Amino acid sequence: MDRQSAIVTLPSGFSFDYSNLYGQGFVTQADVIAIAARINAAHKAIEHMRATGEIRGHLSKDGTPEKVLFSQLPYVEEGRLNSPASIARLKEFGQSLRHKVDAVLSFGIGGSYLGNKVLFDVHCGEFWNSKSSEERQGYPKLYFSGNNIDPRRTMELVEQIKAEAQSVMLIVISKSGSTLDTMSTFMVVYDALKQAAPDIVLQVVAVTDLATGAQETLLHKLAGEQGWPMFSVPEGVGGRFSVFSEVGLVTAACIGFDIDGFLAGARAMDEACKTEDIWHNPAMLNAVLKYLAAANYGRDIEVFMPYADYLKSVAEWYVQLLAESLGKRTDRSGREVLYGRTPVVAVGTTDMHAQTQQHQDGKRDKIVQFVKVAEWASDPVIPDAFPAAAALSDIAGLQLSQALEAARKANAAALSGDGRFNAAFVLPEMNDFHLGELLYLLALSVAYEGELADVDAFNQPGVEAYKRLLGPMLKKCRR
Ligand SMILES: O=P(O)(O)OC[C@H]1O[C@H](O)[C@H](O)[C@@H](O)[C@@H]1O
Repeated sequence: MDRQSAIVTLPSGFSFDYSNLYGQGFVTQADVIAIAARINAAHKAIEHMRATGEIRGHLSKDGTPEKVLFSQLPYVEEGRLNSPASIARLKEFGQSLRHKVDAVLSFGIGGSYLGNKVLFDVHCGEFWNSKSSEERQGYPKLYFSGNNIDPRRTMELVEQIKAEAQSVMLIVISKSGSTLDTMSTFMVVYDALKQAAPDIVLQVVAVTDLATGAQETLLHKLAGEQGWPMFSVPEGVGGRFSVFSEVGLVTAACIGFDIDGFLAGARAMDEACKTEDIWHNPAMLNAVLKYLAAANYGRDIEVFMPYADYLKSVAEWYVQLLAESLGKRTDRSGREVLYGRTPVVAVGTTDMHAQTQQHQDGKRDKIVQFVKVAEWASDPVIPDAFPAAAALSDIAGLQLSQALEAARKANAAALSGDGRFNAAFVLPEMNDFHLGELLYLLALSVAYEGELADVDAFNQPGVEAYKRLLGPMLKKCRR
């Protein structure tokens, strides 16, 4: 690592540039030294989590101790949550759809949707569903549903599928197996498409917690009764960490996304984050600097701003990860702390024309976290299409990626020039491996920050408050 320019770079070329987050006017060396003991303890706690799955004070929804096992997922080994056999089964599943299933509809919300959308966007881009089957190499079209209870879109999706598909697969993803948003839209679409038989051949696959007995989920029971094939949301893996499990990988398999490369990226990041040397451990460094930026400088909003359309969904995935993991009323001893950074989705350059005014001149309460893609697979040169228009002629000859990066750099410089905290994750290119690195870094980072702030990063008790009110309200509606 080059301490002068404040960048930590992994062997793959992935880097974290924290030059505008650390040093004069930002988080200082003295700030870091002051919490050295806590950083050390956080590192030990994460080492312990990796080895045993234990996280001090973490309880499941029903109040019993629960393991935290997401850090196993990058390692495909016998006896682990992802085993050679389970990965082979996923790949076979993906192959079995090619040239046979026209469209897959993936139902899910929160952790059962956001990561899947990231994998889809990065691999397929915006126009996958308008491509021919040949262009998709026989893989099906893929639509998402259940991530809202929107009547209009749900019915438009049904009409679209009826118009363009004969062989349809519904994949219902829900860890708890009974989430209102997912199950209500699934039932509407299932019923409507079933009625379209024999024009539509319908298959259903369920992804849920496969516990049995008293813990059996409603979806598991239903899938058993209906004979639907199943994949699992593994025990000890919360929804927001499940993109590395069968939850995310089932979508990956449907579109021919490189599962091995993605997990290899996550693994490379995990290996890099095993060192106790904070300056070489990107997840710990990210957690420490952001924890201190909030605690000592009031920067308790994090604007996550990739410079790439197809990485916008990473920002949306990160919203759930950050908000549910760190937004906590109490610390682990029950003391009220009202902790957490508010996540904000932004995209460069789009939001430079919308949010940047607030980032630059508003309250000094934000960190802007950029994501930069260094090399683009397709990168046109701006042509000199109108030589007589001098202002347009001036930008001719630049590659679009050069214009994009110049805009990002200008934004970063303007912000830091006014003492506004920002940082950048740099992906050498937008591919499955570097995506695995980035998502895993963020997941491990919130685990570290939970330790630093002494909050349980693996529960989400706050979402129960509205759920307690919702049940009776739904009952009332039926009367
Ligand atoms: O996968 P499911 O059980 O359907 O849950 C979907 C989502 O529901 C809730 O809102 C939780 O707060 C989220 O953490 C979860 O990802």
